[in-house]
Amino acid sequence: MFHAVEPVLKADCSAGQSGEAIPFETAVTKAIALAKPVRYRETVPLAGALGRVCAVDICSPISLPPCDNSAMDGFAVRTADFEGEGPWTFRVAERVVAGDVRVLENLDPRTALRIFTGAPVPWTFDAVAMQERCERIGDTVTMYERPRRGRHIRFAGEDVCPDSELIRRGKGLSVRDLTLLAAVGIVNVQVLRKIRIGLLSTGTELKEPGQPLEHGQIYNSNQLMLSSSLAACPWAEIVDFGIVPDSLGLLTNVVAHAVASCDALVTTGGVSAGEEDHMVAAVQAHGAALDVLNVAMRPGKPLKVGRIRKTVFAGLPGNPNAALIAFRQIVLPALRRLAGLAEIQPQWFSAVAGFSCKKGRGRTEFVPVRIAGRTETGEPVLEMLERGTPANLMAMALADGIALLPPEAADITTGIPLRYKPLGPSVPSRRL
Ligand SMILES: Nc1nc2c(c(=O)[nH]1)N[C@H]1C(S)=C(S)[C@@H](COP(=O)(O)OP(=O)(O)OC[C@H]3O[C@@H](n4cnc5c(N)ncnc54)[C@H](O)[C@@H]3O)O[C@H]1N2
Ligand code: MOO
Repeated sequence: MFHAVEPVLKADCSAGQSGEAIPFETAVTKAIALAKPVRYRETVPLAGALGRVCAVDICSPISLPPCDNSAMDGFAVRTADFEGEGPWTFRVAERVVAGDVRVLENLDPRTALRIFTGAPVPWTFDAVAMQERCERIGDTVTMYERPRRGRHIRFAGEDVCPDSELIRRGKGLSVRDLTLLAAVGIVNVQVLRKIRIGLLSTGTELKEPGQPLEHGQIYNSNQLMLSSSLAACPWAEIVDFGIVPDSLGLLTNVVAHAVASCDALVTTGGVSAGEEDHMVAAVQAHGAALDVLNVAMRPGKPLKVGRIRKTVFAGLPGNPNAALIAFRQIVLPALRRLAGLAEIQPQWFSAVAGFSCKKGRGRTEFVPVRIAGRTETGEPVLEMLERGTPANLMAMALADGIALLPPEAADITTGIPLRYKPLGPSVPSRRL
C-alpha cells in the first residue's frame, strides 16, 4: 500500500541537522582543540612502558658508552709507539676482556694489550688493531700497518653525553626509546596516565557476533573496529558500554555513566537526520556543546564532536566505513592529544592516481585503494577499489590503504599526485 511521504521538516530531525558542513581540515582542528591533554603522571617500569606517553623530558644520567672500549677483537696499542718503518713488534702486556673492571695504568712503554670487543681501553692506549691484521707469536704481536689514532675505539660519550636529552615529554615510547633508556640504566619512567575511552554502539538492529541474527538485524562490527584500533594505543583504556538500542532514554542513561567515568566517549550510529537518531539529543541532555556537526567529507559527513562537560564526545556515523574514516582522520588525532602525545596527526605518503573520477569540489573524500604499480621514482600508483559505499566492508578489507581526494579538486585524473596512507603493513613511499 502506498503511504504519502510527509516532507521531513528540519524541526523534526534537529538531531542531525546542523547547517553547512565545515571543511575537513577545520573539523580536524576543532576536534583537536577540544581535547585538553591529561596531566596526571604515574611511574611505570620500562618493561611496562611501551607506547605510553612520556610525561617529562628525560636526560641521560651517564655517558654512552660509559668508558672507551674496543670495537674489535685485537690488540690495543699506542700510535706513538709506531716509530720508523714497520713491521712493529710489541710485547703483549695484558689481556683485557669485556667486563674487566680493572683500571690499567703504568703499563710498560711499547707494549700492546690483547683486547676483545666491548673491553675497556685504558686511557693511555689510543688504537686497536684487528687481530686479523696482527701476527701473534708467544707473548709478542707483530703489526704491518700503522693504525690511525682512535682506530676501532668507541669513545666514552661519543653516542650520548651525560645530561643530553634522550626523550621529550609527549613522546609515545617506542621500542627504540626504551632501549635507549635501558642502555643508560634507567629503571622507571614517568608517563601520563592512560585516558579512559568509553565505547558505545547504538542501533536497535545490532547484535553482537556469536548471537543468532534475526531478519532485519546486523552484527555490530563498529565496536570491534574501535576496540581493536585502540588496542594498538597503550595510552588508552577502553570502557565498553556495549550496544544500546535507538532509545533516547536508554542512551541518556548510558551517557550519564560514561561522562562520570571517561575522559572521552566514542559512539557509533544515531548521529544522522532521522527521528530514530538519538545520539545528539542524548548528549545534549547532559549539556553537551558540539563544535563539529557536519563535515564536508565522504564518508563520515554526519560526524559530531564536542564536549559533555569535561568528557570529549565523538559521535561517529553508523556506516562502518564512515565510522572508520572519521575515527582515524579526526577522532584519533583528538584522542592522541587528550592522551598528551605531541605527534597527533596521521602521516600521509605521496602517491599517484592510477584512476580517474569526478568528485564534488569542496568535499574531501577518502577512498580505499590498492597499490597497482610504481612510478619510475618508486611512488605507488593507486587503483581505487570502490567509492561512495560507506556501508560496504569488502573493499576496505582488501585495500592496501586509503587515498585522500582533496577538496579543491573537482576531477581526479590519472597521474595526479595524491596523498596515501597505508591501512596495514605495507611499504610506503616518500613521506610528505
Ligand atoms: N536523510 C538522511 N539520511 C542519512 C544521512 C543524511 O544526511 N540525511 N546521512 C547518511 C550518512 S552519510 C550516514 S554515514 C548515515 C549515518 O547514520 P547514523 O550515524 O545515524 O547511523 P545509523 O542510522 O544508526 O546507522 C547507519 C548504518 O550503519 C549501520 N550500523 C550502525 N551501527 C553499526 C555497527 N555498530 N556496526 C555495523 N553497522 C552499523 C546501520 O545498521 C545502518 O545501516 O546516515 C545516512 N542517512
Ligand atoms: O558518512 Mo556517510 O556516507 O558519509 O556513510
